[in-house]
Amino acid sequence: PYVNTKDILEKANKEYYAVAAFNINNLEFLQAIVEGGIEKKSPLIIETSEGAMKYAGMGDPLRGASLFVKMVREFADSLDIPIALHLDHGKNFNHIISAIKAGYSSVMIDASDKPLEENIKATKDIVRIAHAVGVSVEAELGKLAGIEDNVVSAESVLVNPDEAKYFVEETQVDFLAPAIGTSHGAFKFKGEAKLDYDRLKKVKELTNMPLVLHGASSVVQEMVEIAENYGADFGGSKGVPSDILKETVRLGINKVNTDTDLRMAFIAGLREFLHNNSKEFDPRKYMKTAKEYVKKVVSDRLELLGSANKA
Ligand SMILES: O=C(COP(=O)(O)O)N(O)CCCCO
Ligand code: NA
Ligand SMILES: [Zn+2]
Repeated sequence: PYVNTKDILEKANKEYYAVAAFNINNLEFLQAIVEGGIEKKSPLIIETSEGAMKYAGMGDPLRGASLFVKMVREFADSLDIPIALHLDHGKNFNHIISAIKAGYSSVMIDASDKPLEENIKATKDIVRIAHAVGVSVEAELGKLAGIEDNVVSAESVLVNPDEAKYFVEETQVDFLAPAIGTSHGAFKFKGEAKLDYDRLKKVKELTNMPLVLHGASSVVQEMVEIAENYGADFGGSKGVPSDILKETVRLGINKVNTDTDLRMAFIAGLREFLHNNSKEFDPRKYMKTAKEYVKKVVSDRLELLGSANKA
């Protein structure tokens, strides 16, 4: 069934596991993610950026949002696993309202680059509207390092746990993304991977609510190697190691945003297939390996996060 993200995350919060939130831009990634969810009997959070809405809607974000709602609902309504659709990194008021109008389960209002009081104001505005129509809301405190939606924030600003408690009380947001040292993309750490477990523990104790980890891709080495075998150059790529990811779940992370790992899996499969099949031009065939690799990465992640058999 098509459900509200909050329902998925409240259960995960109670039972201390996490649910992956996988980004999509097209049909093929959605198919691969859903297949992984079916195989693992796991709830799924499908998420799209504002850019994905514009991409699918050929420039029109409302049309794109509506298309994604229809695609996801079609799968969700026909399956036993709970599936939610979430707007990731909502920054533009009109785009966030378009997602709500189209029927998204939840939206993120990302005003993390603003001073605290401005972040609170922007978040309260969206919470008031979203809650009026049963849509749940995510917000972010602190800043991810690296490229965040074209905003290059050189260094990460880690969450202040006391500020987090004040923020959730003021805004009534449904789930919170505390910055604890991750960043988006495939090049997350210069040296050794390290997250601020202490801040995460404090935020959980002070808020007791579902928490979100952004920039949570692991950069699966198996996929990097396949892609590089067939011409990719992903030198220096490094993600969040599985043991560190599991520790964040143990400490209270319940939604794990994953985009880069699926992109790497898809391009690895596509490069491999195209290299070995010079005569093929049927898109249902030449994207097959790519979809299989995405499904594999999805299934492994659902298992790792503990959401398998939780549908
Ligand atoms: O936090 C994440 C996931 O980040 P990643 O998959 O790059 O680790 N997202 O919000 C997905 C979109 C960011 C661009 O990748
Ligand atoms: Na999000
Ligand atoms: Zn993110």
